[in-house]
Amino acid sequence: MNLSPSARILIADDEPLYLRTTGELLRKAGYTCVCVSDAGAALQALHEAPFDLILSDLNMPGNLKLELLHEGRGNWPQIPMIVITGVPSVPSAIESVRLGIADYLLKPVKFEDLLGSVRRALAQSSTTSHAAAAVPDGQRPLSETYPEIIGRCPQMVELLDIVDRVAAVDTNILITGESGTGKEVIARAIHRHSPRRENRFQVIDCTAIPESLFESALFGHVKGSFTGAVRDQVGLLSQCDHGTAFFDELGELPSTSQAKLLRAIQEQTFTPVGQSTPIQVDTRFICATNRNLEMEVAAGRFRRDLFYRLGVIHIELPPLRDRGDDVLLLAERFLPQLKPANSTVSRFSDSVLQCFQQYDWPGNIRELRNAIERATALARTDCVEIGDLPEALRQAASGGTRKSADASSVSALKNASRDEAIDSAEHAYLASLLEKHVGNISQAAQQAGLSRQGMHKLLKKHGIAAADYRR
Ligand SMILES: Nc1ncnc2c1ncn2[C@@H]1O[C@H](COP(=O)(O)OP(=O)(O)OP(=O)(O)O)[C@@H](O)[C@H]1O
Repeated sequence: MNLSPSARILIADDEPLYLRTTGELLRKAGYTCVCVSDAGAALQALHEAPFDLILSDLNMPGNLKLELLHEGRGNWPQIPMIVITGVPSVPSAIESVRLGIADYLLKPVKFEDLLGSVRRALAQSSTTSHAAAAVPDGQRPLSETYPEIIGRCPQMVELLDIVDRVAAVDTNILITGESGTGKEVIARAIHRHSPRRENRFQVIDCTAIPESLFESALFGHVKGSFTGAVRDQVGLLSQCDHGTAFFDELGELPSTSQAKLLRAIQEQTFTPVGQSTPIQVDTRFICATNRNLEMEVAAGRFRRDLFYRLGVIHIELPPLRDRGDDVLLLAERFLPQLKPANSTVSRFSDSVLQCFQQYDWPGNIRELRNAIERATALARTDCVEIGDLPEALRQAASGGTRKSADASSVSALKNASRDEAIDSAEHAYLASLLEKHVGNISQAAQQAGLSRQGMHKLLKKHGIAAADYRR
């Protein structure tokens, strides 16, 4: 199913005015529409070209026995169908439901309701024409092989194909993308489908290891080799021998540590601190960063040789705002997973879905998860409403930009809770610090009286990418 706004919709209805206006409005909403006025023409169109959704009237020529409903569901079960009728009848409603339609609407339909129904049907559909096209006959679709990676937009379908191909090949991989786009999810998926899956997947957060301890943390040390080395310690690389080492936030690694890492990758050999005999390991390296490493190399902040050594395969994750209707698909999947155990909440209002599509999601999928977790905890009915969303999304829904929320003016915050006001002020503070220090995390951390790690954690929480502030 094509979930991007350019999804192809077939509209079958014999009322010319309704047919024309619905087609025009859906086209304005970004969909590609083919309009026909009877069931025969609709079936012919289905034979001739692929569609992602069918909107079908019931009382129209050639549809006396609900032919479009029966043949459409029978021959193209992967295409969801919404029935829209001006003459509802219990038998037709029962038959429609029996045949698994996505929705049953009564005319006159408000356009927002129709649009909401269209979006839901496209988001909920579990198959994708893109994914299906990428699947050789007789094999499972990749979306089933990698159920933890949710995404149907063309970029994600292509990305899954790459993940599937590289998983089995033992090359090093570089994964880039904004914070919260799923770099770790992809790295874990590659490990889980590689011949190394029985061994360890070791996450090494480059921002969490102080520069002075990098060597001992990675390679291990022997007791007494430096002050504080009170016992022998096995290094992180030895712990994932025959497994995968995932270096997160690689772009933050200081240059001395970059040199040590390069040697370990090249030689698959290292010497623990205070020991003379080197240790040989067999480890696959997957590294991730939200920085543009090519730019970091050009600016002299990242070693060119390490970049080339790691980037044999480079996977670039698109930001959530560029993944079309994937945001709706992710939201629908997260809702049952993240709602509180005793909650009856089961859906999002149409305005919430619209807000999800319009918002720019600087914190990407992590921010979406947080927003849904919070909203489902606050929802008063079975439906998540705009008022249940965090301040930044509500601002976006009411036409304000994220920047106006950052400004944290008193008027912008007048409807916010205390926690939200503090959160908003902290966001604005971090943004202004990075602005002042041109994205330099160390300097921003120093001014704020935080460690680099502390600053990284805060930026991650707020979905702020320091790279956006570098000029
Ligand atoms: N395609 C996806 N499908 C489902 N969940 C996803 C997807 N991508 C990311 N997530 C979820 O979003 C959250 C953030 O993902 P992850 O930690 O992998 O992002 P990241 O890019 O590594 O972030 P950072 O750069 O901040 O470390 C996690 O809860 C993860 O499970």
